[in-house]
Amino acid sequence: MSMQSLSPVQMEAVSHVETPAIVTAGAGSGKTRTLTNKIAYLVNNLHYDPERILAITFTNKAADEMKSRLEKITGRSAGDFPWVRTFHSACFKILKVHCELLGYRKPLLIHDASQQKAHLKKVLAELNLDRHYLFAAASLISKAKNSADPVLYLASNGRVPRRKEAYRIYNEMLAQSNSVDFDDILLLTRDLLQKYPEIRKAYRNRFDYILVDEFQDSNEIQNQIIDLLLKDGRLTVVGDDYQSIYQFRGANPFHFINFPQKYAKARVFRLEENFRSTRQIVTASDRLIAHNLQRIEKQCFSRRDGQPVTVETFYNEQMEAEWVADRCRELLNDENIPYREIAILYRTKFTSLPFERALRSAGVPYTMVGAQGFFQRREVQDINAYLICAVNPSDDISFERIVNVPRRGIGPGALKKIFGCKERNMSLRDAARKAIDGRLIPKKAAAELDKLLSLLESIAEEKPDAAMHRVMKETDYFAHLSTLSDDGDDLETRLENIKSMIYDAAGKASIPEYLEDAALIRDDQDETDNGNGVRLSTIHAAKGLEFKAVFVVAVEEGILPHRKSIETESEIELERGMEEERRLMYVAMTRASELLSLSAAATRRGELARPSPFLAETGL
Ligand SMILES: Nc1ncnc2c1ncn2[C@@H]1O[C@H](COP(=O)(O)OP(=O)(O)OP(=O)(O)O)[C@@H](O)[C@H]1O
Repeated sequence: MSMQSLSPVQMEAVSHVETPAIVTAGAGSGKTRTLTNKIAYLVNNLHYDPERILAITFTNKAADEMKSRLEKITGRSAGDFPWVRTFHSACFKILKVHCELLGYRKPLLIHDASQQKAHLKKVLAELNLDRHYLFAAASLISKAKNSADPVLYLASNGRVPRRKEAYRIYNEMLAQSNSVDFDDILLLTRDLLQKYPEIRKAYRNRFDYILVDEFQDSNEIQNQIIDLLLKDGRLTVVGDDYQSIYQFRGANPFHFINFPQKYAKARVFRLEENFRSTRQIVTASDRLIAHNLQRIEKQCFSRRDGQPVTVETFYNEQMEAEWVADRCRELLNDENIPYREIAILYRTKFTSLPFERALRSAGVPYTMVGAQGFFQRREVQDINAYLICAVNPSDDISFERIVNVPRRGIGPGALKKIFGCKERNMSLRDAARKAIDGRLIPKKAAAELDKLLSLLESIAEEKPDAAMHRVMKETDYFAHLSTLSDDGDDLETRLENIKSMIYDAAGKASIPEYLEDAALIRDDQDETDNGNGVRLSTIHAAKGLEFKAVFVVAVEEGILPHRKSIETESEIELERGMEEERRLMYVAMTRASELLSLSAAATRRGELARPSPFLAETGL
């Protein structure tokens, strides 16, 4: 087993372990390769135990890729690297073990965005706030939790009225359902490690080395967690401040920029050679990013010569899309570039529609990334809600979801009766039992409800796939799906989804284990990526990936830079917004290894559009 080939400076970064190291580098310069090989070096050459290395990646997909790469270069199996994970996944692995100390019961479950929304609707109703605050409230709560000091954050941010109460009630609802939301995973792990010195010590001793990928997009709380876990400065982080594109979500590149000041004897390694892209692509993207004032200067270069980067403008978006679709076919036929090596990248999701149409009519297969994720699909969520209720009787949101799905005669009237039976700190499921015993609901519906409660009780200890089969069978879920689906194709797709879900669940030992995994990958936009077609993706979801040919489309004012990011009276905020948008454009361009095309249309959705100023900034 041997490491991949490394440049001298990559090798230096790999073999430096005495003090903290920061690898700061441009796009395509082998940051991920360096990180992966450093883990292999620790294991192969320095005989570190792979189970005692914590390596943080930005997505679950990146963690899987890193593990499969590690299998190849160390000869170990992926299972030997249990701590190659995302921040959320690593923290949940810690949190679930100790959750009782924080007042939860085992198994601790995770609520996803749709469950969070269901809670928040109730919170708004309780506070007599209009439903249109839903989105703002969700985003505010998330930002507050990620700020590391929610109370302070809420005191000075956000436009949601009664936001502190909303925050409190929302958290109470979560606690009552013995669940945490995504952001809690980090916040509560931080609290746990802060409050309990013996637990902190145990984990500090458990991790002999910590590595973090995409460090430029880490936030305050993630940095606090690293510090709580760190022993003897055994830390390597890698990142590129040019590619920080999550500041809108609380990422703070300050940690990246100040790393050498923060950690004593930190070593800085600079990777400036771009191994991915041709000289033409590197030059154009460098010219663009040079317009950002806030950046660490670096001299990126490529030794490889290629074709010129092209800029195209079209009369409207259909023409742009048709041209791109034609080019995809040409690339396959004339240049032998397979479809999966081609990406069409855009700033906002709505841009994808004409491209989907044009690709379809040109007979070019495509894969949509960040479309409705697998776990957001109704049938998947329904079946999962049954499983959640089975192992977590206090999850009212999930119980409400399934109490009449498929229909079993529990209409709004009966549901009201059940709610009427609910005492403080009583679950809706227990309230349902009370309503049956008190004969408060009609006989037939009560009998059906009783069947549901028995089903939930009896599947709790089953394996997840067996439990799913039973739910399907005993609720006649197939009949329910048939009434929902518009046509045979739709029904077929939904059944296929269920089949995949059951197949996936069969690999898990218990329902909680299955649910944990499902909840954690739910957040990965890359989840739907399994096709061999041209990849249609937002720029955000293309982070870290590479393709032979990339089309960055709709490079227009108002889209890239996005109007939302630059709509502000304040000069400073405008500049900040512009710089983040420019970094996004930089990320998009640097995904390409061989061919890069930038395009814009003069009208989009019937309105006049102007080319983005970024086009001129590339110097093309
Ligand atoms: N020393 C090297 N020799 C040859 N190829 C290399 C070397 N280092 C990296 N590469 C190749 O360059 C490409 C980019 O590497 P990698 O994805 O690790 O870069 P990165 O810095 O993480 O990229 P980005 O930040 O742009 O996502 C990959 O195809 C990788 O295999």
